[in-house]
Amino acid sequence: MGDRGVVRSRVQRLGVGAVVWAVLGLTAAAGGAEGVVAAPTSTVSPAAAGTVSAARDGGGGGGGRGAGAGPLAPDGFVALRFVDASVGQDMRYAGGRNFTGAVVDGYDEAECLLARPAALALRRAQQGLLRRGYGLLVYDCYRPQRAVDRFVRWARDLADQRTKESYYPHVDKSLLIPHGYIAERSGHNRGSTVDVTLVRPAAGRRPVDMGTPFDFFDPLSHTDDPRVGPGAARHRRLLRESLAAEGFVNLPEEWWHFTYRPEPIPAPSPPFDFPVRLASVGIGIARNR
Ligand SMILES: C[C@@H](N)C(=O)N[C@H](C)C(=O)O
Ligand SMILES: [Zn+2]
Repeated sequence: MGDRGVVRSRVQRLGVGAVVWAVLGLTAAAGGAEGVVAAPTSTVSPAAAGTVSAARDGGGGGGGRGAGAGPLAPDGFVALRFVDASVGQDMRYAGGRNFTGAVVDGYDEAECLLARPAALALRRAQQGLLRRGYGLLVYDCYRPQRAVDRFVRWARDLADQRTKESYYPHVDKSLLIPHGYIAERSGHNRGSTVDVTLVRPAAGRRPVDMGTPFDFFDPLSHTDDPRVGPGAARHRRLLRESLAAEGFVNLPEEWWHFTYRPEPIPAPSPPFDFPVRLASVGIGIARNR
């Protein structure tokens, strides 16, 4: 098949929204003004759900290589924006506004990539929340192993305390891993874990009060901490219940961290390390097969 044929079959598989996206060369907004996040603008049907289901060059530890595009995601990973464009994305590790203070290794684009069943479950939760005047905003989704490793190196570098005041003012940095705030083998790597909060679509898509900011490593961020105010407690409950209804389980140490269970993609060995970008799930690449 020539290049045109490859592109045509890709159009049929991904749907018009994905192709318009690829042609326009738009990238996800990492957030504009602080706390205000535009939802992505294009969409396709769940059936087309943002994946190239044909043969990947490799799965598990890093995938293979296709047309110079780098390691690819295995079958089953999708880009959330093509499953549900109304879910906001503020991918913190693709920019410097995170606890490491810098763009994190492996986040080439500000894109949420997920296992398809997890993305579809998020979409169902979003539909229910929209009916109640709320919406979802994701901060992190699939996380490459090199990013997990970067977090662990950062957590063990006790000399670097630059972000302490903003992210862990009351917890000694040496305890961030032992106390469960940062994982050495993260569920995010398997594509069914999301860091997510609630927004009010009618109020500029601003995140609502959750009692603490995202990635505030502190007992106050424990989902059931009784010290948070009534509004924040209500929002934490709404987020947890809306996601639980669609199969997500919360991590008690972090109100924002949820894993879709049973996890559709088993833990790979070695862990996945394809970069976070649309090309990893086949969007925007014309590849001969
Ligand atoms: C770093 C934070 N956003 C997070 O996801 N923590 C859990 C424990 C993880 O690293 O998997
Ligand atoms: Zn998380």
